[in-house]
Amino acid sequence: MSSNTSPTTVESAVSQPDDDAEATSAVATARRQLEHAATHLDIDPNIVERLKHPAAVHEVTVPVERDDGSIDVFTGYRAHHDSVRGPFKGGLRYHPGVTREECIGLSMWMTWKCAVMDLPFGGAKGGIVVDPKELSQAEKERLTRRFTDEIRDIIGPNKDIPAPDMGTDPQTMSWIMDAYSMQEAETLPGVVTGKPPVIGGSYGREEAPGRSVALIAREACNYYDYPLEETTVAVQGFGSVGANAARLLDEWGATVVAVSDVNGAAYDPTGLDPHAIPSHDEEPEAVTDYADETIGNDELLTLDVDLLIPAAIGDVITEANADSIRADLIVEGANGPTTFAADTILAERDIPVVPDILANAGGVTVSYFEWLQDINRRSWSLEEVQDELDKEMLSAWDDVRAEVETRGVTWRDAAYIVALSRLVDAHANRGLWP
Ligand SMILES: NC(=O)C1=CN([C@@H]2O[C@H](COP(=O)(O)OP(=O)(O)OC[C@H]3O[C@@H](n4cnc5c(N)ncnc54)[C@H](OP(=O)(O)O)[C@@H]3O)[C@@H](O)[C@H]2O)C=CC1
Ligand SMILES: O=C(O)CCC(=O)C(=O)O
Repeated sequence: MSSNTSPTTVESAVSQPDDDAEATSAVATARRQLEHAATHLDIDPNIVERLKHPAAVHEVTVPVERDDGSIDVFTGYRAHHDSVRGPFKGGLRYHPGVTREECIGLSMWMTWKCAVMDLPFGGAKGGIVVDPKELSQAEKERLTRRFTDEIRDIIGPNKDIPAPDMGTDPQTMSWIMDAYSMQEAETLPGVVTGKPPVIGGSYGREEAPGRSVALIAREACNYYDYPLEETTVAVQGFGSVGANAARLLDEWGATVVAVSDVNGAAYDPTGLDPHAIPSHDEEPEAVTDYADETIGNDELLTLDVDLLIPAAIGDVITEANADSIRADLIVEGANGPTTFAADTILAERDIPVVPDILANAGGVTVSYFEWLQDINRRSWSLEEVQDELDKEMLSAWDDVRAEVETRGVTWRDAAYIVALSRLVDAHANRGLWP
């Protein structure tokens, strides 16, 4: 391990939960959600306390030569939350807002997400504090290869398997696979998921989180008696998650009235064609260029629609706007778009929120399929991937719905109950507490 990859201590990595009503860091939200859900289960409080902390947080320095010959130094993180059910698993984010605390919160959500889906993985998340839009392709490659070098001791097909998240894509995953394989002197596609199929990636991985959001939204609409053909939808974020969800819901008959990127939203109350608007991958920051009418991202969140899908960044539905939300139903595409205080307000207002750890779990589920394909050296067809994904999502939906119905809890609490029960069982069997 190079000198700057040593794990920081848990104490230095995590500040204590904020007592403010509106603590909006990812880790504060994740901890509050955990504490709240745990009240519905007979769990030893020491276990809950342990689960509020990551196993380790790795911080690395990533020097990169710019195209003009100068050197810039970036900071990267990889947070490992819990691995009782299998290797650490989770995405890698390139964004200027990445922080240690954000990575910890996101790694906690990965632990619950994998457990809700009953996947044999634990939770991790990482990122680099960088605006990828300000780097050339060659600079991004050098950044990714150097980051991989810095974290090579803590990743691996049986240790920790990164994947795409905001600001990273199949090309980024290819570089990680290549850099890691060169270090290990053998081709190891299973070190990372979300690669292009030609080097061991899975068909359908790119679309998977958006597909799962659309599938769960369809189930939620059925559950609350909203026929898709009569359902209006607003989607914040038009990337891997948002664009794929919007396009599928449109294909299934829903009316998508607004989609947005970082610059604002395209809006048409009679319905947009999400296929005619380029996604982030196709052309970043282009959504508003393809619109007759535009509105702001804040306005999108409070549109009078049936279904709202926040699918960009975290903490967008807060105490400040939760009372103004006019959607009848929220399905979370992004990780952590709703703060704890907003959740409470929405529950009081009887607006169901189907949580991230269920709705966008298609990404990690197809990552699991990809990992299986890499280990077995056998590729699945797109049809096989989609059929298996649909089956897994519907099964997870049924597990969570059963908890909603039997316990009368929110969708978020129900998803946590499913996840926590599996985790606590796994820990009890392995005898790893505290
Ligand atoms: N990719 C994956 O496998 C998974 C991702 N997620 C989560 O989904 C969310 C989106 O990720 P993903 O789709 O991969 O990301 P992408 O990078 O593919 O796309 C992000 C989209 O969000 C837009 N955006 C960025 N900042 C803002 C902002 N402040 N307000 C409104 N829109 C904004 C971007 O606009 P622009 O084009 O202008 O940059 C882009 O359209 C994240 O929370 C991520 O953690 C969850 C599960 C899996
Ligand atoms: O595919 C994966 O391993 C993780 C995807 C991810 O980061 C997420 O679901 O938030």
